[in-house]
Amino acid sequence: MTSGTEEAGAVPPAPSAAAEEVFGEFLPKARRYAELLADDGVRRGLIGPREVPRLWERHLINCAVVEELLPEGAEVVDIGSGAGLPGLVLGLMRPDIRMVLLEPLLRRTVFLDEAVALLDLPNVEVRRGRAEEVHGELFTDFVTARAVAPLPRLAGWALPLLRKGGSLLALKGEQAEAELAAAEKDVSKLRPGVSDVIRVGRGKVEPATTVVRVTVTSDGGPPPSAGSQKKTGGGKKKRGRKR
Ligand SMILES: C[S@@+](CC[C@H](N)C(=O)[O-])C[C@H]1O[C@@H](n2cnc3c(N)ncnc32)[C@H](O)[C@@H]1O
Repeated sequence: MTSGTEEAGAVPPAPSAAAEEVFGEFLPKARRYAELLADDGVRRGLIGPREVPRLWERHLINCAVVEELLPEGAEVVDIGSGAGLPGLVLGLMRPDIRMVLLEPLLRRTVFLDEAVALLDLPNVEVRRGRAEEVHGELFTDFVTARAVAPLPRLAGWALPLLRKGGSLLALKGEQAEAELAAAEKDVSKLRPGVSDVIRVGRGKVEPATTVVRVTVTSDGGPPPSAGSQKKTGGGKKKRGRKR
């Protein structure tokens, strides 16, 4: 929670040399977004005022370096975008990708819609909703997420959205290896796949951004309805099920 309006209207620090290198020709858009976060973002309680001095390193660059994991033309859904991290950052620096910002809270989607219009990002769509509500409806190559949920729950929301060969890219903290080790069994039960931890942005952001990547190796198909889940015993349950 943020209490004060005194910090609203703050300006972010000037972009560092690393920011210039990471954003390149998209630096003016990144700057405009940083200004929006520092001003409206703080005023509306979407980010805390203490984040303003560290907007570039901790938020924009930390998210931007994930772009190296996205191939040309990738379709991406960012779950729980909040004020646009990492999805809006990735969308503004990669006009070749198609980005859906999926966020349930209205005041956040209002901010995101305004940011997309202000930054003129035709490749970015804002969608209001929860990830689990779009299972069976939205399919994508990549799901990104930062600070949304512990890995098992996040995987439960994200993996049904992925096409075969697609990946969840979860931005995690330094303890990512331990989190993955603890969750791997549960995650693999959700859908067959391979998981690893990678660090991106070395030399550009300190610490480098840690990403837990879960790549699914099977077709998803429609998710089971609540009624058909975990029914075991007897052969009748399979009747009429089409694949
Ligand atoms: C702590 S915020 C993180 C926001 C942003 N990703 C960031 O790193 O600053 C978590 C966000 O996840 C959203 N969220 C929570 N449950 C969700 C769900 N089931 N599906 C999609 N988004 C969800 C919340 O509304 C909130 O905006």
